[in-house]
Amino acid sequence: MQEDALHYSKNYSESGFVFAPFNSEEKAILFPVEKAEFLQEKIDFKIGNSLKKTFISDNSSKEKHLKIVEKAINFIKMGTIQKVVISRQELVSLQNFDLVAVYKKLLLTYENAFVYVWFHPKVGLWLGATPETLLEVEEKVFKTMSLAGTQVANSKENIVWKSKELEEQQLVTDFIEQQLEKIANTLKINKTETIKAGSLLHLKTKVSGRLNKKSTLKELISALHPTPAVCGLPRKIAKQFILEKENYKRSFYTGFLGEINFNSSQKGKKETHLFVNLRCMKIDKNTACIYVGGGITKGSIATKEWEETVSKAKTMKRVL
Ligand SMILES: C=C(O[C@@H]1C=C(C(=O)O)C=C[C@H]1O)C(=O)O
Repeated sequence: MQEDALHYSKNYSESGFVFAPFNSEEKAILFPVEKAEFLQEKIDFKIGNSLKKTFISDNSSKEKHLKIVEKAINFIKMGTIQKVVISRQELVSLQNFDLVAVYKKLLLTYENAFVYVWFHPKVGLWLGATPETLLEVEEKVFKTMSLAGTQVANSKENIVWKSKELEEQQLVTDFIEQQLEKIANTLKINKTETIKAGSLLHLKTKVSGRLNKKSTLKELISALHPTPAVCGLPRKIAKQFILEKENYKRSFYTGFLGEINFNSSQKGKKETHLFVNLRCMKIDKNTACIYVGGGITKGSIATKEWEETVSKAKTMKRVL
């Protein structure tokens, strides 16, 4: 785009690229297709070694995270909610930040992810490599996924998932099924599989179907976002807990981004490709702010949840 005006999507009926925050009460930014310029370039993956970084260590962040996770576990044990995703931010101080080098490393590290750089002068610079699709739509046919449960990919041998992770992911699948049943004519839930994202493994279940005639993209998005993969269950109470108790504002982390209502020239059909904004960071002058979180259920142990966020942050820091 050649201008710095901020545009917002009104009801996801426009054509363009959206960048939506976690809090769906807030507006989603839109790069309208008519203002966009499309460039295609071949990437040379040679990377210079110019980057120096310092991690800003802050011991209080561990204590803060453990405290809120404990609070969440107690809240769940009271029976009010089943799951809530608790997250935090981690700061990394950068010298000689080389955006192109970091982007290339993201592409190389996350082969199966949607890797992006997003910038608006009034909002800032974001980049990430997300393994999670929120939605793929072609006319009325849609695909989504339930993605949750995390373990470090240590070996290629038999991967064993504990009941905590299996149940946590099943909650997400059940939620997606219930939400989509209301607006879909057909719905197919695939078998759950293990996928790799950087050095982490997750449980993933693909879901697909056909939207009924009168339902819109906006209804489909509202039915899904935010899923319990990034928010919790029941959605409203979990969201309230996150907005009130997390020690910072998520802004675009755990929101979503991607193309909406794009006219693909080959097929002549309207397409939408949206991804959940995970494994992402915001770059502010010489600091990278990395965002990481994990699902808390009744089976959670606070220190393990902390370690999960450390592992997730590690995979992001590796590219800096
Ligand atoms: C919230 C994040 O990830 C989500 C939470 C996961 C979990 O709790 O195991 C796994 C994948 C994502 O659905 C994150 O990466 O920050």
